[in-house]
Amino acid sequence: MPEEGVELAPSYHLLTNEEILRLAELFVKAGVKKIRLTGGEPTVRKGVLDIVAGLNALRNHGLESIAMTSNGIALHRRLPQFVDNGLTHLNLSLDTLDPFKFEFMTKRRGHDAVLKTLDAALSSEKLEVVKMNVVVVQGLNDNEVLDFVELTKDAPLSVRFIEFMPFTGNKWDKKKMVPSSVLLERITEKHSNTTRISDEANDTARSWKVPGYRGSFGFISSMSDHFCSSCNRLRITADGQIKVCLFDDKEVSLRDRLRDGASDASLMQVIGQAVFGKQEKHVQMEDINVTTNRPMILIGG
Ligand SMILES: Nc1nc2c(ncn2[C@@H]2O[C@H](COP(=O)(O)OP(=O)(O)OP(=O)(O)O)[C@@H](O)[C@H]2O)c(=O)[nH]1
Ligand SMILES: C[S@@+](CC[C@H](N)C(=O)[O-])C[C@H]1O[C@@H](n2cnc3c(N)ncnc32)[C@H](O)[C@@H]1O
Ligand code: SF4
Repeated sequence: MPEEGVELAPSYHLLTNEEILRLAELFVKAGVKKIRLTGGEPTVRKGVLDIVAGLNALRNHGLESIAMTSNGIALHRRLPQFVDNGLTHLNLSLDTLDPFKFEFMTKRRGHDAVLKTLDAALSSEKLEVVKMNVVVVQGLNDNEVLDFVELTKDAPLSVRFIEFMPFTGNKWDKKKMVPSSVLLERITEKHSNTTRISDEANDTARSWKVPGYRGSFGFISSMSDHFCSSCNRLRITADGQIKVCLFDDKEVSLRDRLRDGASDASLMQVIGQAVFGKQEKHVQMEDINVTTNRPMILIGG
């Protein structure tokens, strides 16, 4: 989130629940097996539980996973409802285990609330997977890496260390980005028996484990060692644009076509054209154009 915030879109710019579910059905019928809700912040959207329930109904058409990435601040009490409605995978974003640093980094309180959500998620019998996203920024939270690894000792949690990527308004600087190799070295200095474990096809993270620990940790190395060749993601922004790559500022509005009465077949044609226009990989990191792309908070993750 840029320090000055972002302009909130009027609600009619955003996809309605019906529009979201119509697109979801199209994608699932075309073979998509996993859908992730990211926001902005998904938990603050009115009717988000109905979206989860609507996605759950698409299991009949082949949808296997209903995932959400959340800051976890307003979730712990409602988590059982999300899970009852069909949520299967939860990724929580938490960049520090220090409440004071949390307030400094996020400009808000809520560290306790995120930890409560984490507890609720880990004790949920129905949630299949719980992960934690940690964006590592040099000099800010890179000294906490071993503490995050300790979270995996007693909990079936997957912690992912994410390389800091450049987006509009996030004051990115190459010097703030800590390559995953540096973090792995620090971890293996303490845990010399750290072991590489297998990943699912198309995973963003390369995963490791301290033997004997219940959980695991991984690295999302988008900057130092990108995984574009196995990228199978498509993003639909809250305002209904299809975005075929995080770093591609060319977007196509599905919302406008939906509202013009487009048929399923013509929507699929537009989606297909966008997908075929996807670049093989993103440009070199020093060439990423942060001025024309959206801030990360308006992409969703
Ligand atoms: N460069 C790049 N980074 C990505 C991509 N997908 C995810 N990331 C990074 O990984 C972070 C975590 O993504 P999430 O949305 O929580 O989930 P995920 O890792 O994509 O999905 P799962 O593996 O299913 O948990 C994002 O916020 C990005 O920083 C991608 O396609 N490209
Ligand atoms: C933009 S947030 C949106 C979803 C939700 N509001 C949340 O906080 O989880 C999704 C993810 O983007 C990641 N993210 C944000 N800025 C990033 C950056 N500059 N580089 C890499 N990942 C980033 C965060 O770690 C978070 O897990
Ligand atoms: S192609 Fe784009 S979205 Fe896919 S992994 Fe590369 S940077 Fe990420």
